[in-house]
Amino acid sequence: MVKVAILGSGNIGSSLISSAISRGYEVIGTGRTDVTLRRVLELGAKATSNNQEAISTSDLILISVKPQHFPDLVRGTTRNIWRDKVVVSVMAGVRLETLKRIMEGASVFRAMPNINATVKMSTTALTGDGRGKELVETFFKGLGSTYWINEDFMDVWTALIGSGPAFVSEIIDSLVLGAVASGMPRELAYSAVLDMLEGTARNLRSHKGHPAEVRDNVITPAGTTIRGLKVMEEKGVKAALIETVESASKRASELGRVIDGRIKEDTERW
Ligand SMILES: NC(=O)C1=CN([C@@H]2O[C@H](COP(=O)(O)OP(=O)(O)OC[C@H]3O[C@@H](n4cnc5c(N)ncnc54)[C@H](OP(=O)(O)O)[C@@H]3O)[C@@H](O)[C@H]2O)C=CC1
Ligand SMILES: O=C(O)[C@@H]1CCC=N1
Repeated sequence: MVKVAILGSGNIGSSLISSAISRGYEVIGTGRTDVTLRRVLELGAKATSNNQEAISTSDLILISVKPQHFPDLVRGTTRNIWRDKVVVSVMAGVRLETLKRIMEGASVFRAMPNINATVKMSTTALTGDGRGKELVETFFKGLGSTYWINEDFMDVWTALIGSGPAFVSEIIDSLVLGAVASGMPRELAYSAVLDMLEGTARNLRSHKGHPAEVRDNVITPAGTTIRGLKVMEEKGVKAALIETVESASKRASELGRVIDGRIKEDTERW
């Protein structure tokens, strides 16, 4: 039985816990507050505020605190606690180089899942190499699909796929509001737009060509679609979405640099 520690049992940590519990892993989740620890217990895992204890009693360690809280977490642990462990960080931006600086003797990976892990439909990027690679892949396959990628693409993956569900939710909300503005009841519009989205994803996947080809198949000359697309062009929707992903990706890189600086300062004092 693989023993798994989830350090930081918030939004994504809770999904990791639920998935691990449902697949028979022995799980311990950590948090600082009673609210978090109660949630961990309700999910069926052991709970503790002591990260050191969680790490020492587990084989696979998943780090799901916010990047800004990571240096604090490290300060609360001893230097050689990571030795021989398989460690996976899901933190945005924090690079393998930064993790390895702290985790002497550990096999270190990064994963970037998304919140669709809640319904076992995360699309998770994995990066790293060495002992425990299969264990890591098996764990994340339980949350949905996995892709091994070069770490250089991790920040843009974080923007596109990690943050993606938020961007898509925002777009869906806007489309629904458009229907409401045109007189449709909200519930009907919301349910229908989700069906349309799933259908579009399946259609695009089966079409295999460029999405613009599917778009062009929808356009009837002088019809409704071209009127809507013209507004999208006029309002700069495409440019705004390109910039959305670019900007989120830059923020991931920025977070990585900031956390690396803090960890460097701490390790220089060791
Ligand atoms: N949300 C998402 O969709 C995704 C998030 N991520 C990454 O996952 C990480 C967590 O994000 P998210 O779940 O949204 O954030 P949350 O704030 O929901 O969760 C973070 C959790 O960490 C706990 N925590 C903070 N400090 C410590 C500590 N020292 N020891 C133990 N637990 C601690 C907090 O609990 P308490 O307050 O009780 O301490 C909190 O529950 C981030 O690094 C993010 O980049 C990656 C992919 C997707
Ligand atoms: O907003 C964030 O920073 C995290 C990373 C990906 C999704 N949520």
